[in-house]
Amino acid sequence: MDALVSVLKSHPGSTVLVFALIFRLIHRLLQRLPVPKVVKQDDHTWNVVVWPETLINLHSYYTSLSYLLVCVSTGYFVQDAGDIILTGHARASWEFLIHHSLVISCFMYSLYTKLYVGGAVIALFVEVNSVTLHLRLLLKLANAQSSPMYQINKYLNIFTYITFRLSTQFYLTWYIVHNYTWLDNGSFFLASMIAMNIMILIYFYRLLRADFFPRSWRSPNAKKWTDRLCAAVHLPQCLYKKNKYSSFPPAGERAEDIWEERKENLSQQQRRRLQAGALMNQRIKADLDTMSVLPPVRKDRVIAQLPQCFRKEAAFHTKEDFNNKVKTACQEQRTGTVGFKISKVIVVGDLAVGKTCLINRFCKDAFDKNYKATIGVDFEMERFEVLGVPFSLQLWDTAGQERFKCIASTYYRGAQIVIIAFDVTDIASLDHVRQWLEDALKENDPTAVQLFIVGTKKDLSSPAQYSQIEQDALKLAQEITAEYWAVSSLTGENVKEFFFRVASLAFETNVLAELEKSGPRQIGGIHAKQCECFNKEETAKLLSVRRFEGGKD
Ligand SMILES: Nc1nc2c(ncn2[C@@H]2O[C@H](COP(=O)(O)OP(=O)(O)OP(=O)(O)O)[C@@H](O)[C@H]2O)c(=O)[nH]1
Repeated sequence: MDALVSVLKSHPGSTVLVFALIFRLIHRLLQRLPVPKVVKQDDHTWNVVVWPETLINLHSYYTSLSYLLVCVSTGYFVQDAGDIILTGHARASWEFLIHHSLVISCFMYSLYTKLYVGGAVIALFVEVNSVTLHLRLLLKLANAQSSPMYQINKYLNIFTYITFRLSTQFYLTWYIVHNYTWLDNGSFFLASMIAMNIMILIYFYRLLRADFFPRSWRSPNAKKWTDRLCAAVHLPQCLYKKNKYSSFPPAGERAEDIWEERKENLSQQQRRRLQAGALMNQRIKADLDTMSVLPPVRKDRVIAQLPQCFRKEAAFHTKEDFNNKVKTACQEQRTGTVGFKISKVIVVGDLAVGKTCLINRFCKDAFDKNYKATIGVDFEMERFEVLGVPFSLQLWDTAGQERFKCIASTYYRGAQIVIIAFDVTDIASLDHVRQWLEDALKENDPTAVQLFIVGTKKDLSSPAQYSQIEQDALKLAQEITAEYWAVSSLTGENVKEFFFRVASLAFETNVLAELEKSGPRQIGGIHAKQCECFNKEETAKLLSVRRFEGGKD
């Protein structure tokens, strides 16, 4: 069998041709068979399932084949809804579940009462559009948004959406409204159709926006609105790096907070500006959610092997490769929503330890020897492809200066990964790591956070000096269950390896969490899995220490 498949694989074109010929042959042979009696009696029954009576009399006309078609289709919808629930995707795919429940209830009604079978068959026309919609999704998963195939498919998609989905649904709605007075249970069908119409119109809007009107994350418009937003609230520089526009405020959060705090004192014009800014934030969030504005993954962001830890003594685990379950899930494309998620990473630490330089070295391959304090926060998006699955990190650069800490700490919430940076030439910055950890964990679930301690400016310390501080750092890393790294943003030493390791471990954790969703979840279970180099008792003790330090227990 394997040998046959490998031969077929090497000649895909000829293989398709052979199968096409086989189907053609079967078709010809079937045509030679005598025509069944029932077909001779009624041409429409055999040749045309839907036309013309079914189209005109949706309520009571149907053929045996159309009844069979509705049975088969209902079976499909039941199977698909069951699959969504059993695989633990009910919450993430709630729209599909609502859609499927409406379809199943309407179709079951038809099958039991033998009414509206024609309507059900007509409704199946919308599935023609599912072909192009699915192709679009597959191409997005393959990161082929810029391919000619995606471009062609996006127009085809709109065409089939209008011709088959919208027209069919509107025709059915029109039919029900037009014949409402005499139709059986017309109100039930009308309500179902209205609900589905609203859903497909919203989806159509999202589709148009994603494929035809994408917004650039750093478009001049974003800058314009940021300036306007800041001017409106008299907070011109508080969110941005000195002298430089870097990023739009975090989706929907900051602008709305400011709005709540200050709306009473604003003039009408300022209110309008601020609302526009908040609206923009919401749009960016929506775009981010659908991953429609993110650039394709760069070739040098592809991770096929698990990057190794820096020091075995302080590592989440010392395994040479990704967890087998994760590898299998990726191969079988069972990673659920992981490919669409963005993991939040916060980088904290004393002022001027080199947080900004670290992020800039990785994201822009740049290094600035002039110190510019981060005012508030800044962030970068980095896209990876891990084991063939897209995966994104949102890297938050926070201010180390005390006076900006209150602004920066409002952005700590929701972090999956906390990176605490210290300067390897400054022992005090290592001593402050515990304080930074405590601050970061106040805003997050201590058992769910992955923690890294990073020694920066490695190029500045002599081997003897470095080895002394490394001993202290390793000890601390073990105590707080963190993975330890040392880097130099000036030379680039270990920077890429470090972020690749962060991305890989975050990805692994997300996939494991996705796989475990349906199973019982232990407290700190996912994190404990990451800490297999520590024994169980130690891990439990350390997690409780961390919880205590995070002020949660
Ligand atoms: N030699 C050397 N200098 C570095 C390195 N990383 C950062 N620096 C320098 O350290 C200073 C501070 O760097 P930043 O990255 O701005 O520090 P930061 O932690 O972001 O500072 P805050 O914004 O105050 O939090 C700058 O002058 C950098 O040039 C490094 O790896 N080697």
